[in-house]
This record gives sequence, C-alpha cells and structure tokens, in this order.
Amino acid sequence: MSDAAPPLRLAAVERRYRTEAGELPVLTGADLTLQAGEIVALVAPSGAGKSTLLHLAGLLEKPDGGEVFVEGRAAGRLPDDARTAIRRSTIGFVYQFHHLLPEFTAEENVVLPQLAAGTPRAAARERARALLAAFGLQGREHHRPGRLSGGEQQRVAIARALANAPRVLLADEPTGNLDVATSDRVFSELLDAVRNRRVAALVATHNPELARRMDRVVTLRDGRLVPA
Ligand SMILES: Nc1ncnc2c1ncn2[C@@H]1O[C@H](COP(=O)(O)OP(=O)(O)OP(=O)(O)O)[C@@H](O)[C@H]1O
Repeated sequence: MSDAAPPLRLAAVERRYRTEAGELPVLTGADLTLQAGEIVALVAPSGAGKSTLLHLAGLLEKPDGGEVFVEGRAAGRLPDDARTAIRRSTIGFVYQFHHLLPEFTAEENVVLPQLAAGTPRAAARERARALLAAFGLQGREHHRPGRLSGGEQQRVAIARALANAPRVLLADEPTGNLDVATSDRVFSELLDAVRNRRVAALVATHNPELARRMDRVVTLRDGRLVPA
C-alpha cells in the first residue's frame, strides 16, 4: 500500500450471473481509476450493470474475473471477513432510499458504523454531532428518521456514509427520491463534502444535470466502462 495509490481501481473486472436462460455477462472487463477528490458520474441505461459495478467496487460481491484495488491493495477476491473490514474502514455507501435504522435516532445512525469499526463511543458521538451539524442538522440529532423530512433523512444517510472517514464513497441515485429543489440542494452538499474531504466518489445517476456537475462521466457499453 502506498500513499500514491488511487483510493479505488477496477482492473478488467468481470461479473456474470447464472440465469435460467444461461449465463448473463454483465461486466466483461470494466476498468476505472478514481483519484482522491475525484467525483465520477456513472450514467447508463437500466439493466446495464450499474448496481453490479457498485457492489463489486464496494467489496459486497466478488468479481468473476479481474481485480478491485482499494488504496493499492488487491481486495476484491479476499475472504468475506477481510473484505468487510476494508469496506468498514475505507468505503461509504449512499443509496436512493436512505436505509436508516428507523428505531434509532439520527445521531445513533451515524454513531453505529463507527462503533462497528472500533471507534470509542464518546469519540463516535462527537464525530456524529459534527457531521450532522455540517449538514445543517443541529437540533435534529435526537429525532428518529420518521420525524425527519426526506431531504433531512438523506443528509443523515450521507453523514453516516462519511462516519468512518472513508477514502471512497459509492452512491446509487443518492438524491433520486427527492423533489427537484431538494435534490439539487442535497446534491450540492454531497459534492462539497466529498470535495472538501478529498474522498473519491462514484455516483450512479439517471439525471444528466447532476452528472454534468461531476468531474467526468462514464457509461457502461457491452460490460465495459467508457467515457460518456
Ligand atoms: N443476482 C442476479 N441474478 C441474475 N441476474 C441479475 C442479478 N442481479 C442483476 N442481474 C441482472 O444483471 C443485469 C444488470 O443489473 P444491475 O442491477 O446491475 O443493472 P442497473 O444498471 O443497476 O439497473 P437499474 O438502473 O435498473 O438499477 C440486469 O439484466 C439484471 O437483470
């Protein structure tokens, strides 16, 4: 592992699914390098393999071929527990629907991943408060998700994704569930947070306006990543 290694690199990544109709090749040799502070949009038609790519990049699944390097380390094919440890300390996820734990407060939702990564509770709470404040959620820390607006819920989800100071952020339609004005605002906050922290981000979206606001746009063609 070297400081110069990019936070995330996909090299000739392959993934195929076995279906009743036979093998479905979804990724056939996907290459991508994300540098620190770089935000890349992934825009491709439904079914092209965006979620599959994000799952592989996030070490949630293993590739059938090729490799996923995280901070220079070949990580994609490690055993489950090793991939989980790298994922917890290095990678944050934001989904279209917030996936917050409904029975926990906003603050607890941001504290829990830190506890899972071994951060002491007092430090985790302090960091959660700072992150929530950075997203304009002072005074809302003790609300459960059901008592927050859609935009606020998504801000908590972004704060949670950043809780363990990840080097890589993976997002799947991170504001796709919000109205246009709220989506615009929350997306700006997401971009600022990622840029300020020098996180490398890959953001899947169907929204060309949002894609244009990122550093570059890639698409999937026949299972490979190409410039859009
Ligand atoms: N577990 C699975 N088993 C079999 N086929 C799958 C599986 N997961 C995904 N697929 C298929 O692989 C292809 C790519 O799916 P994926 O979910 O990655 O696409 P996507 O680009 O994220 O689509 P969307 O924009 O609709 O979310 C699709 O044809 C899908 O039906």
